[in-house]
Amino acid sequence: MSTLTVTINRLGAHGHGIANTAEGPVYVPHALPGETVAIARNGSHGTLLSTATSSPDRVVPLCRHFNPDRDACGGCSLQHLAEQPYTDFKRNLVVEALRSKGLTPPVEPLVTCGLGQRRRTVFSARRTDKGLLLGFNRAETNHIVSVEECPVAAPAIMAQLDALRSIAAALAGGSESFRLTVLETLAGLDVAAEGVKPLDEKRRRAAIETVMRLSAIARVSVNGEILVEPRKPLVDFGGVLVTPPPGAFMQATKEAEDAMAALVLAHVGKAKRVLDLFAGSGTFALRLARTARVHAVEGEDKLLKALDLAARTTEGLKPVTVEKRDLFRRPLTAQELKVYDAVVFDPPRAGAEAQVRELARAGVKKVAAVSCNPLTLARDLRLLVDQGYEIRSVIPVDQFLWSPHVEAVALLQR
Ligand SMILES: C[S@@+](CC[C@H](N)C(=O)[O-])C[C@H]1O[C@@H](n2cnc3c(N)ncnc32)[C@H](O)[C@@H]1O
Repeated sequence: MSTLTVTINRLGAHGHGIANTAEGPVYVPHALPGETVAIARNGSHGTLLSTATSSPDRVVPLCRHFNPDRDACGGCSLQHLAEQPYTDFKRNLVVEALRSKGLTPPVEPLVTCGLGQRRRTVFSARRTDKGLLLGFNRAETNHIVSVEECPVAAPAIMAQLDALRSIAAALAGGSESFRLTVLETLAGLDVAAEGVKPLDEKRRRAAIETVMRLSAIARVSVNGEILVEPRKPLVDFGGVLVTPPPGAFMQATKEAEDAMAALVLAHVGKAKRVLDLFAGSGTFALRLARTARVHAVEGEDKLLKALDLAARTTEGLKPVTVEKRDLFRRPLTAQELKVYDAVVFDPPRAGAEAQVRELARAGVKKVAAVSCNPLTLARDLRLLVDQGYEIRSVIPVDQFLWSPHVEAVALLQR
């Protein structure tokens, strides 16, 4: 570990300032381009000690837990950056990823994200000598930073910190840490604990009693099994109500989900047969079913069951069929894809390479790609463009405020 003064040259893809030094780049969280800063250097990592010259783009962070100190929450990395350079940074992540694959389509302005919109939040919890610790992890560590506020998470979640602490305390078996995924739903909070030591009957009963005293909690599940469900959690996918399985994937903000769904629906337009790949519990499929027959394909059984139940119990939808399938190992073939007028795909961070290779050969007229990783999106779009697709537009969406993550929707046609 050595102390030195460096000048920050640029902002890296993870939102850290990067200083080019004779010994190679040093990544300095909380530092901005143009700033001269004193750092404690440990290999390629620099801990910010003080700022000698401050960037005009620096703003005062909103949250007390965002700071370069030892007890800093790792949830945000860009709270100290002013709005315009921040939106430029996010949009550029998409522009640069596309450019790296030789793609220069029209990229729209960033769809921005407001405070308090994150409806799905993952807390870490652990029993300690001083009581129950609930918070977020410090960046790239298992150290839990106890939080009292979070301007990013939904107020409905942050208002229940005491309730969440009491649930975590009732579930904690030993001193090992575990996760609480909390989803704001129309019926109350859906709390999914993972990594909890199996509950014996006494702890189980005590945990149920704790939850039953808490009016804001709709459901608590432990390691994937429902422990207690005072009310069925419900989320609204464009007027279709769905009960997601415990801890299920859900777009992190409802606003981003609505914006992305509106883009997808407008692009698909009057298509009569639509395929939704990596469909989850129906975010896009159930909205699309208002006007089109939809086939939804997804790898997780529980998600598909939730989608299927909602499709069968909601009036006014066109037929929806579901298929459990591993789309990495067994993508739909070009032959199978040919019958669709439009295809929507929304894969995990790894992207959809195998599936897109088939799609590129199938000749489907309209394609909408939704992605949380600009790099794999760019790779997949390149495959489509090489087979004659035109990228009409790419819309970056800020779903993860102040993090270095960005969503994007790409609309293609041939
Ligand atoms: C980014 S999420 C999108 C889900 C859904 N479109 C939504 O908006 O909620 C990606 C989805 O892909 C599914 N998935 C991951 N790997 C898969 C695979 N190999 N085959 C099929 N589905 C997979 C996940 O279960 C998850 O539901």
